[in-house]
Amino acid sequence: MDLEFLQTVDPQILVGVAVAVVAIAIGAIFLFSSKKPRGVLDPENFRDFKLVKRTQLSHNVAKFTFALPTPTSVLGLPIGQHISCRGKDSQGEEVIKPYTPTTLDSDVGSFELVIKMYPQGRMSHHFREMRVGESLAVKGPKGRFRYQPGQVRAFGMLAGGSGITPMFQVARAILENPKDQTKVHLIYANVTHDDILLKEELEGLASRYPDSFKIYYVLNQPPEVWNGGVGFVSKEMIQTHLPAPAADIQADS
Ligand SMILES: Cc1cc2nc3c(=O)[nH]c(=O)nc-3n(C[C@H](O)[C@H](O)[C@H](O)COP(=O)(O)OP(=O)(O)OC[C@H]3O[C@@H](n4cnc5c(N)ncnc54)[C@H](O)[C@@H]3O)c2cc1C
Repeated sequence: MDLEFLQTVDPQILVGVAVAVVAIAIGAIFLFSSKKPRGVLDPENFRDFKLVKRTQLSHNVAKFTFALPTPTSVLGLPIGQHISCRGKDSQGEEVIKPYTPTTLDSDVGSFELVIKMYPQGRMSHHFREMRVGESLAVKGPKGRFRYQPGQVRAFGMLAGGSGITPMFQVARAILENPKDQTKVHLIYANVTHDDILLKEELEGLASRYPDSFKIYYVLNQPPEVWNGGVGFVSKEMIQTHLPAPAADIQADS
């Protein structure tokens, strides 16, 4: 820069210009850093995501971790929505099924699916055969339900088996948001104790947020020592363990 020219300029103008430049720089940094990262999902086209980890949780349930394109990428799935996964059944025929990741957009760089694999299930076959290093074709987001923080006073959730994943996703988003005071009451039904999916994660949420999250497990074939519900979910269980119907209560199953 021409220093002689600067000497001719009024110092007050120079200070004004410097302040303006700093303000613009701070504004740009703030705008850039507060901008939500764009999700990598495409609602129109399937995109491939590489399986980087597979953890067997029980004889027929596994957790699949898929890498996103970069360590800071986010999936871009609104709370309450799901993805479509494409695979091949045992006959080599294409099959597309919906799944709800158990991770949120606050988990960057990867996403996880907890999958229950049925002996004769078509997409179950695809997941059973999937090995680390292979890719899964995913499209989304899908679904009409969208959760807005503070939308209701309390949620009454009723889930069975693998139907827990959408509930877990919404519950986690509510409970981990310090600005969201919504209470979550969940009845979770399964056949046996071993069938309970995400038990550790659910217990973790219940112990971290004891005032906001209550779970009542129901088992059709309970173990000898069991303090949850027994049999099928009844009207009495719903009346006792879910919030009573009201305008500011949402029920989901
Ligand atoms: C919004 C949403 C989110 C979901 N999220 C998850 C999730 O996160 N995790 C998850 O595990 N699931 C989830 N599901 C369920 C998932 O979409 C599939 O329905 C599930 O994985 C079973 O699909 P499949 O193709 O393997 O089974 P299917 O082929 O549809 O079979 C379903 C059942 O029929 C039985 N069956 C099939 N063929 C035969 C046959 N010839 N003889 C006898 N029995 C047979 C199977 O054993 C199985 O019990 C979700 C569903 C929805 C709607």
